[in-house]
Amino acid sequence: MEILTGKQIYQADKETIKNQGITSLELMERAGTVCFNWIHQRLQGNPVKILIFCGIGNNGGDGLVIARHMHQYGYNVHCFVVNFSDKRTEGFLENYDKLKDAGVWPTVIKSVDDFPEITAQDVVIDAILGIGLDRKIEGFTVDLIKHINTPQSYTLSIDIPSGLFADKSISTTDTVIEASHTLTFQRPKIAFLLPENEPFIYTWEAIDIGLDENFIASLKEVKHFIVEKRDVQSMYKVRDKFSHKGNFGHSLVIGGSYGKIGAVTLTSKAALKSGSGLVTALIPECGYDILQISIPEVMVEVDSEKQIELFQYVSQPNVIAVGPGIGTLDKTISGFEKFLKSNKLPLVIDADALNILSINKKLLELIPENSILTPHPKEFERLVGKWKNDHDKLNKLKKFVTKYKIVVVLKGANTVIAFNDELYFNTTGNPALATAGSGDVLTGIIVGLVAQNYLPVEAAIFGTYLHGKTASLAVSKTGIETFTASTILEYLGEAYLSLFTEDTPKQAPPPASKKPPQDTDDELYV
Ligand SMILES: NC(=O)C1=CN([C@@H]2O[C@H](COP(=O)(O)OP(=O)(O)OC[C@H]3O[C@@H](n4cnc5c(N)ncnc54)[C@H](O)[C@@H]3O)[C@@H](O)[C@H]2O)[C@@H](O)CC1
Ligand SMILES: [K+]
Repeated sequence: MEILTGKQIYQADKETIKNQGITSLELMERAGTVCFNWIHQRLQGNPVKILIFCGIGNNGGDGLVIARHMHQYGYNVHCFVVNFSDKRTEGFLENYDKLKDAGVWPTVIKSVDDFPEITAQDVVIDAILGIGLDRKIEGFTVDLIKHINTPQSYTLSIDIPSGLFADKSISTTDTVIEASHTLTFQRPKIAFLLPENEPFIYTWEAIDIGLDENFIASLKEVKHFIVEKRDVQSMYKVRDKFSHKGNFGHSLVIGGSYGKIGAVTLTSKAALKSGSGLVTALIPECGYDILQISIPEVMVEVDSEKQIELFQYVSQPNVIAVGPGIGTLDKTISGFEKFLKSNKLPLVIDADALNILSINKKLLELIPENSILTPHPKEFERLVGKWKNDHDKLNKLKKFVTKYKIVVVLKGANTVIAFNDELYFNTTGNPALATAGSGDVLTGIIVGLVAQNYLPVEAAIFGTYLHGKTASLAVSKTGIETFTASTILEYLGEAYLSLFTEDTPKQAPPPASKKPPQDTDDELYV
């Protein structure tokens, strides 16, 4: 699914009005009605007190449409106009009149004295500011946002939490609505995917307001995407009846050191379980028995006694994963440098191999094109330096992958896969994945997919999706704490199978508390 910028959404808005022969007021009516239906479906006439805060722009106009429908359906709705400016839009003004015609006179908020009392049991609908936000919020609106955030009541933001910019970072002094859920129009905004916005975005959902899909599909400059089940489904390679193990590649996993044989064991097992036809592990001698006993299917070659120094192998892989548990001893570093100078095969580089690259950045030039790097944010920072905010981080990421013609899998709650100047955001998974060895398994899944001839960017996207999906599938049975890297491997089969089974539709969180427990699975929520 495309992630659109505010500018692109405004363009789609214009095109829709033109192509569908409707007025912008009709589009606003449609948007507000879709939001109302969403709420009505969940509240089913519940007499809970609902406070709707509407700005004076089109986001406020949407809020007024919602308020009118809620009133007509007998909800206990209280509407407030946040009068932060006298530049009211037509959409706002027309809907303001319509609301009054329907018998509701909103309370106009002009100062802190006009703030209503809000309790934790109330439901708040935030339609103060949308994607039109173009400067710092000032005056009483700052206090109002703090006032709304204080009771921790369930807060539904329309289009975007008020105060959040769609396409740039907020500053530390900015005030933003802490939304429990955000109903965004047609497509997500990149702000929803960034860790820096975690306090404001809990869950979100893109709702269809009938914007022109042909126009959206024709937008050439879209560079950001959310990875969905259908995307990975289309990548999946079906196996032929007459295929044999030789058709599915040979992964070589280089890693391990004394005390860290587990890492390379997990990576090798993951490569095997993601479908690599053959897997060889090149490990220190001290790990020989451990690896052979724990995974009989994997072939083993050995290097020095306690660490990898020589990086020499006789097997004939078509891709190499390097790094898990490898350490950063001097002999390993110099061996890795020599290895990079002679190696021609695509690499999947993780863990301490990344740290070696950050110590000697010239080595980056030796990485074959189309290799995949899988850093966590700290490892990435060591490679590219500090960033000012998440947008700056993503710019650095794009520059880095284009400079070296590689794929980077930047791990985190919404792991980002970067290739060329495009970014793919993964949404499967949950905090259960924050466990020892989880990254080693991801590296193994990805190398196994490259071995099977998935394009590197596809292997990175598909592998990350499957890795996250195991946690989405498992936590209801294992709980978060007992989920370990080995559990990822146990559930990998189910993750593959889930590509071809239907998902049970998810219910939106009930308006009972600010943050009801939920899973961060694909499709609807992140
Ligand atoms: N683009 C679309 O496809 C649609 C957009 N709609 C709604 O329209 C919204 C955008 O509406 P607007 O462009 O009117 O913008 P907003 O309603 O987000 O903001 C209103 C106006 O406030 C002013 N403003 C910006 N930052 C401010 C600040 N910090 N302090 C005070 N004033 C500030 C700006 O002049 C801005 O135009 C969307 O978020 C969405 O809710 C929907 O009505 C229907 C379809
Ligand atoms: K809003």
